[in-house]
Amino acid sequence: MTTRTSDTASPAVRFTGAVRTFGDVRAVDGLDLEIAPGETVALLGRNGAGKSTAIALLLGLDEPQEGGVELFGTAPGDAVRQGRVGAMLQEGRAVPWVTVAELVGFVAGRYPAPMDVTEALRLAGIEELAGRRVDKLSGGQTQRVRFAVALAGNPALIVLDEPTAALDVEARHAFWASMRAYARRGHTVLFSTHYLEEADANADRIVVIDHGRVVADGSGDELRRAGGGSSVSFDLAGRGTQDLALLPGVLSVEVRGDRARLRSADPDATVMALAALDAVRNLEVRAASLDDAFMALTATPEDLDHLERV
Ligand SMILES: Nc1ncnc2c1ncn2[C@@H]1O[C@H](COP(=O)(O)OP(=O)(O)OP(=O)(O)O)[C@@H](O)[C@H]1O
Repeated sequence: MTTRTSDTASPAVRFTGAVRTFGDVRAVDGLDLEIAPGETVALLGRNGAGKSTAIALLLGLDEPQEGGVELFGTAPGDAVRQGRVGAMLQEGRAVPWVTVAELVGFVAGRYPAPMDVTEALRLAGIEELAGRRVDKLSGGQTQRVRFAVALAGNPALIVLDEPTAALDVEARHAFWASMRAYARRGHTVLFSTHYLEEADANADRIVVIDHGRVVADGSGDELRRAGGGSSVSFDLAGRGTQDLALLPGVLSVEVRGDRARLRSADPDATVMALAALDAVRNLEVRAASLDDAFMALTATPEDLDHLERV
């Protein structure tokens, strides 16, 4: 008999040095990542960073050529078969002719200890759609039906690959509210997204991957700090830029027209030094946004060439 509680000490997700290559492309390149039961983690990365490949390894849809992947201390395929993992992947076509309740009920029936269908519909916020045909729904409704399908097996871990791509603002809010309700039950959630603000608002932890590896891992605030502190901007008013990179705290200098923007690890010291140079016209200091941090953490040499550096 399968017991679901025998390995509660194991992480929900564990990648250890996982590698998956496609020809010359190292899609997942030595990925190390642990997610504890109950955590909600966002996976962020540029296009082609390796998120979908990592998710395929996690769900046992593909296997690493090196290293390993475990879910709750067991092989991904076994965890999926035991109904401990629910997934919402990017593709997925609606099955015509069946109602929402029939579809969720059919999927639930394939798992050993499924969630009650009404409960899955309630958690996904689509009870009122129970009798509607699945091929006659809007994009936002379809996405929430797919979420209910992912919940049907009553999984301890749910994996969502860009769940809100193509949803409007209202549908996104509704979707995240459903996800958080599920997470509040103590379940584990891993989702990938391109929306930094959604990651910040809905995840306990953000893992940034680039070239198939983890390049940053922490809360939104920790990432902002790791991505390079604050931004200090001011009008050059014709002055030169040659000494700016040497000012205290300055990490990089970007010049657009007559305005300079310094990325600084110590904005107070940078501002004091600028004041001493009498270079404080239209001065603006702000904390790095998550976008800034993300760009800094995943910058390629080509990106850096676009910055006019001194
Ligand atoms: N089946 C495949 N055959 C060949 N190359 C592949 C295959 N799957 C992925 N890749 C390559 O592996 C790299 C990582 O792709 P992956 O889809 O995992 O990235 P991603 O982070 O999910 O990107 P996106 O945000 O665009 O969905 C890319 O260079 C991609 O072209």
